[in-house]
Amino acid sequence: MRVPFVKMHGLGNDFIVLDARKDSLPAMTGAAARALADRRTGIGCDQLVLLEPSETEAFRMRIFNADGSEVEACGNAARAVALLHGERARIETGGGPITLEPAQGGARVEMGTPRFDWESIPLAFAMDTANMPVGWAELENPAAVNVGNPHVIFFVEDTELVDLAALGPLIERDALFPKGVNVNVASLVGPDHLRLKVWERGAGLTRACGTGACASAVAAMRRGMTGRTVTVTLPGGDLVIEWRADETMVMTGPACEAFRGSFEWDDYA
Ligand SMILES: N[C@@H](CCC[C@H](N)C(=O)O)C(=O)O
Repeated sequence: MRVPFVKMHGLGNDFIVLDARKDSLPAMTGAAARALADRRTGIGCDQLVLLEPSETEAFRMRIFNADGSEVEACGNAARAVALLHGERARIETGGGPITLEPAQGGARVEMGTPRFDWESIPLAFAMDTANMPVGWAELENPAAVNVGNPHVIFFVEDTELVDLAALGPLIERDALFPKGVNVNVASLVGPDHLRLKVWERGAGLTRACGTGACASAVAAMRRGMTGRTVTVTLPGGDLVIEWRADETMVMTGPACEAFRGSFEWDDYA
């Protein structure tokens, strides 16, 4: 069976998008997602995104990391899917419903409300998630937020001085995080302006992470470091994150289609 795909990205965080909303596809497996995501022997991506019908919302977005694990949320993919869909829609994700719409050459996404209690991150045991009494090498006293998926955020003087490629995988798989964690290193570089690098659970260092930008912005706001609207500069470019009075996080930023193609399902099943 030949399967059409769209290759897209949000600030260089790249996706294979498969659309099974009208015509169904064979069941996606972790092994098939991993094979398709391989940059040498597959199409290559940070995340594979599968669109399916939903019983409750306009459609459902499923997300598989490059290592084949299925996860709950992806902010950059949500903007890419908004571009593909072309109109405002409330959609189902594993992390809860989100509302997306094309805007300003990219998209705006209402990402839901952040959760801060330790069981919702989840953490292995109770602690204050605004200022956690833990550390790994020079990274200490992080904050944790669940924005549909789990994030830990370290505020540092200079993100460039942190060896995230070395520390990211250690923290991602630490027993403190029973479901793993996305590891964010952020610094305040101006009023309401953060610089951010992210080691993504299941994907490693990416050029941008939309949920990481939401989590880091909200963690900074919670510590009183910024106001309620923050520009987040990632290696791939800028996102604007607003945390509204009703607690909804709104992310605005670019999204692009790179190319389209098709592949033989049996080569990856
Ligand atoms: N790139 C994404 C996040 C993808 C999922 C993440 N790696 C996880 O395992 O939770 C984004 O833009 O938010």
